[in-house]
Amino acid sequence: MTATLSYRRVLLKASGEALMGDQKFGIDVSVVDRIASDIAEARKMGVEVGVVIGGGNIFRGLAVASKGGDRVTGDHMGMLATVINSLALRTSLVKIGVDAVVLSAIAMPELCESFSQRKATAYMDEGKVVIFAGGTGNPFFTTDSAAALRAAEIGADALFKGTQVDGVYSADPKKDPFATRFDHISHAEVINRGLSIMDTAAIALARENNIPIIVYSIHEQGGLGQILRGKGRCTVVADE
Ligand SMILES: Nc1ncnc2c1ncn2[C@@H]1O[C@H](COP(=O)(O)OP(=O)(O)OP(=O)(O)O)[C@@H](O)[C@H]1O
Ligand SMILES: O=c1ccn([C@@H]2O[C@H](COP(=O)(O)O)[C@@H](O)[C@H]2O)c(=O)[nH]1
Repeated sequence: MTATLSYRRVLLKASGEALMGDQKFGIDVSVVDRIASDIAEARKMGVEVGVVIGGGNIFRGLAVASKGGDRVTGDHMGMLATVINSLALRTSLVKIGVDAVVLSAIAMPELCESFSQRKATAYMDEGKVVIFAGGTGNPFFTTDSAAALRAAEIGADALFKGTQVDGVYSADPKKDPFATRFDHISHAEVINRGLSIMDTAAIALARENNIPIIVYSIHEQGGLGQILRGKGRCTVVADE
């Protein structure tokens, strides 16, 4: 079935933290398998999919810095965590017959190919799911920024942020029970109101490149497909 959708090519930013499932750390393979099946559904709809996965289920550089350690080394460790998650997702995708490739911003040729924009777009044109590992390849960034960067590089129609919550709220809904959800909000408003659903660099990059951000819960099975069909619960971050 080919989709009659407004999205031809999307970049999915999948939460690293979500991969833990009910565990306190690491990867719950059943969660990775479920995310893979959501991506497979999007592919069946004819949508080209690039993926950036976070590393929060394994390591964040700030954890080192907050204990007085070296931030840059901590960030390198965080980027390696995203490679581990990317390899896990590729395994789950291949298991269900979805052609997928990992391109890393940090060269590790024994494990996966290195990223280049030309290679990424060529693979996507062929219908492969491209998983972008290693973040931006630079410390002091996050995988949200990597997602906005890769979305711009591959000419994505939208950046889907599959996260722990079902949209952008007036405050962090995990901390403020009175926070209210937006159906629609502009990039500028997210930045100006200091809503920390994504880091400011990521939102600014998406804004400059006219890329809408769709924030939805990655825990909702079939959530990606629903939103691609114009249904489902989410917040659309876009300028009018
Ligand atoms: N205004 C807001 N609206 C929605 N969520 C918010 C807001 N402010 C803070 N948050 C929090 O932001 C979190 C998502 O941010 P973050 O990118 O760190 O998580 P993630 O998607 O799990 O990423 P990672 O891949 O790094 O694990 C949500 O779980 C939510 O608690
Ligand atoms: O471009 C990047 C991307 C990520 N990092 C480091 O990796 C961890 C994990 O990424 P999350 O976005 O937090 O899930 C991040 O905390 C950074 O330490 C990076 O340095 N550069």
